[in-house]
Amino acid sequence: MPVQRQPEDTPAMSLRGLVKRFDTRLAVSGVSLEVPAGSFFGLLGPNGAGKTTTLSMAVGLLRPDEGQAHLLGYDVWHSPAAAKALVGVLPDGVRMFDRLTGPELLAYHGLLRGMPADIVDQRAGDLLEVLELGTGNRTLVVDYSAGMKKKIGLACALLHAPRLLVLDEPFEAVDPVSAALIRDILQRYVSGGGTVVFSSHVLEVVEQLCSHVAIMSDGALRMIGTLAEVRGDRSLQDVFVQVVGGRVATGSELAWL
Ligand SMILES: Nc1ncnc2c1ncn2[C@@H]1O[C@H](COP(=O)(O)OP(=O)(O)OP(=O)(O)O)[C@@H](O)[C@H]1O
Repeated sequence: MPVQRQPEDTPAMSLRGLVKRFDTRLAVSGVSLEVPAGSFFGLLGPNGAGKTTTLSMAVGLLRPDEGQAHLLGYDVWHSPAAAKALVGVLPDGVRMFDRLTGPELLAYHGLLRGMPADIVDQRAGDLLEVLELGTGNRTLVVDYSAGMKKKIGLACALLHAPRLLVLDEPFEAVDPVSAALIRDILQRYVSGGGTVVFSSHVLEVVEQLCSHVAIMSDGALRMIGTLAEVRGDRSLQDVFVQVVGGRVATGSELAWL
């Protein structure tokens, strides 16, 4: 399907009233947000807040019970091919075709997206080298370490040079050197006009990178705005703990330990 040009001020991501239930459990209870094009958007929240469920609905991996998701102006559930052509996704917990080597997995992704084989080869080589995964590495992805799996997943998301990247916990399990590398790649991508939406528990990284932040808990957005608006004159950590209602240790817990 030909991709039509969208107006310049079209949000990179627009979510309206997304709801998801798992049996009787309300995992996401009506999330609406807009991510301006060109922003670096961090989605924060404690374990089980609903971040993965929200991002999965946003990118067309999990059908919402209610609500709509638009990516760069395309309804992801009504025009999935047009939306997905412009987006790179690093999902959390979705099985990769991991009985392939890294170079094979990238070739598979690129050819599935209809990219010419020589461009796939060249970009796959670049990505494997930059992410230090080894261009000639014959290890199957299933045998990669957790951090290497994250990096090959990121390489798959970047391969077709998307305009929007949606990354679920891209810094989880990666070593500090790789984390710095990924930060650098993402910063350059945003400077070049791309948009990044990512979830994370690493508040220092979010504070360093993000132009916009949202905090979720119990399936709902509790706070959203530019980093400066959300943080005010406090640290992001203080705001986060206050917003999600963190408990304070009294010293009497686990006295038996
Ligand atoms: N497939 C599923 N079936 C049943 N319940 C689910 C499923 N996926 C998520 N949930 C529930 O939905 C809620 C939100 O989960 P989700 O994975 O979206 O949270 P999260 O914010 O990404 O958490 P974390 O930071 O721990 O990754 C949790 O209570 C979780 O147990």
